[in-house]
Amino acid sequence: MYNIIIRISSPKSNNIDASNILSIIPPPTNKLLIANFTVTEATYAVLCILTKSVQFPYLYHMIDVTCALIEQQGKILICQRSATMNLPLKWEFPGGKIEAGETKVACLIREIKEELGLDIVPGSALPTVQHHYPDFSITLYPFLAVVNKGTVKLTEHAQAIWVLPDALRNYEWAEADIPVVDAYLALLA
Ligand SMILES: Nc1nc2c([nH]c(=O)n2[C@@H]2O[C@H](COP(=O)(O)OP(=O)(O)OP(=O)(O)O)[C@@H](O)[C@H]2O)c(=O)[nH]1
Repeated sequence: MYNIIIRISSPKSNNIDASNILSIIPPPTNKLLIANFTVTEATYAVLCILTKSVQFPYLYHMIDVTCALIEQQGKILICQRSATMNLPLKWEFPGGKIEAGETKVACLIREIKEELGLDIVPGSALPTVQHHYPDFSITLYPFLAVVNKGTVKLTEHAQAIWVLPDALRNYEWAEADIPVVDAYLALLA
């Protein structure tokens, strides 16, 4: 299945025509409304022909990712991506891509176990963030969480550290996480 990004060209327009389909690779500053549809490969091919898209078979990459804000004794666990991962050395909340058929919560539990060896219990959701990096877009679903069992064992990150909420802004975050940090701090205020 392919994610197709459709631009709705004006707030008044109810019509989405072929010229809008695949017509943009949204830059970070794009403020237009973007709708996201999932279609089959055949439908995607037809849309490419209709829109004379030069992108086929390359796709603008949209991923759904969960992340956990794991709280323990007033601190929160943050992770630094390794030098070899994309967004090298940026800080993020641990988590990962949602697999086909997987719920967000199941994804989060699986990813945290795989990445850090922790059994967690996810709690409330924080506001979803959509962010456009130069080469892919992300929908990030953050959840509060607590540790049920285990201690941190790194498998892919450069580091994982427990920090006080006040210190969260001192780190160089993956850009998609900045609104997550803001939302978390607002929640605590
Ligand atoms: N886990 C996680 N990923 C994030 C966050 N913010 C953010 O932009 N991302 C991006 O979302 C993607 C998450 O997928 P991932 O963690 O499974 O990706 P990956 O590239 O490390 O693993 P992969 O080798 O399985 O593709 C990465 O490209 C990561 O840079 C975040 O807070 N947590």
